[in-house]
Amino acid sequence: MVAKLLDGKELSKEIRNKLEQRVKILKEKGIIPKLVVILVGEDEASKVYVRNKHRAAEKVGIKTIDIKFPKNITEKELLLHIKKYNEDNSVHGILVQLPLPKQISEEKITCAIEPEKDVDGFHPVNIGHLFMNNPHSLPCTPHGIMQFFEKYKLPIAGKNVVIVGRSNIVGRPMAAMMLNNDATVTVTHSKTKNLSEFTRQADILIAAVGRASFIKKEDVKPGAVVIDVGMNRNGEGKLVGDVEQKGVAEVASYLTPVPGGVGPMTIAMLMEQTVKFAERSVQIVNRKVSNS
Ligand SMILES: Nc1nc2c(c(=O)[nH]1)N[C@@H](CN(C=O)c1ccc(C(=O)N[C@@H](CCC(=O)O)C(=O)O)cc1)CN2
Repeated sequence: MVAKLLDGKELSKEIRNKLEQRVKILKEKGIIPKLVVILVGEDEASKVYVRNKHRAAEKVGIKTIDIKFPKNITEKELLLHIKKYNEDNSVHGILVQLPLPKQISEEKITCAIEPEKDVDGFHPVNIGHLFMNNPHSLPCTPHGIMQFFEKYKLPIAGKNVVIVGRSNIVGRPMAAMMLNNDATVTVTHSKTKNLSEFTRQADILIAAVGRASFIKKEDVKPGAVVIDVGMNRNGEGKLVGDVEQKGVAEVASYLTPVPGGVGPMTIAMLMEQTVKFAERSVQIVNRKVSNS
């Protein structure tokens, strides 16, 4: 078997084109979707991701506010800036690029963003809604992964889904989304014993472990759908996923490449969520007008 590659570049472009139309409609109503992107410090990978977010937003017609702070900014200062954007009615979405420098608690920052403006879907209130199968805002990477299943009509209900990695950004929300789609979900992690015994049972295997080429051909059930969330640099500086792509492509039915798989979908979902929040703001205004 040779796996079909799930092309995230192509799918994200398709999604962006549809978003462009939704933004046009919003602009006709006098609303310009506005996203605040906050970057703290000099992490090179984060700079690339943030730049790509601004570029994608520009293509879709979303206005972005580019905020950059030095790595020694205090938590208190950062919280004050977030408060200012929480209170600004022209802002529809706020995100703080992760990871943050050590002196700043990611949990405190995540909790400081108003759930209604939390385009990353990381706020505990939004995570709670997701786990109760009533999502308001969804973490962009797992949300992007779900788009592949929808686009290619890959069945989820009743399938064994095995997730390798339990991060707040990917593993945990991914588990909730798969569960909400009636999968049987197993979340494995660094303390899991005999990991391969779990991964070989997976109809859908999601690797989000942060270790280059960690999942090998022999860890994969023939015909499985394999999603590679990894974003690792090898010795030569080349970007490699968590899946040994060449070998796994010989046994999987579908596989997301790295680069060009899950990454671009993360950014497309951020755009989608920002537009959704802007649309919601119109509905709120309309409701207030009709009630007055
Ligand atoms: N506030 C957030 N921080 C982080 C998130 C997030 O969703 N919100 N996720 C990751 C980083 N990330 C988005 O921010 C992200 C990672 C990778 C890509 C991407 O398009 N990757 C490309 C390759 C890019 C390269 O050459 O390095 C690909 O896979 O093709 C987009 C977004 C952690 N932080």
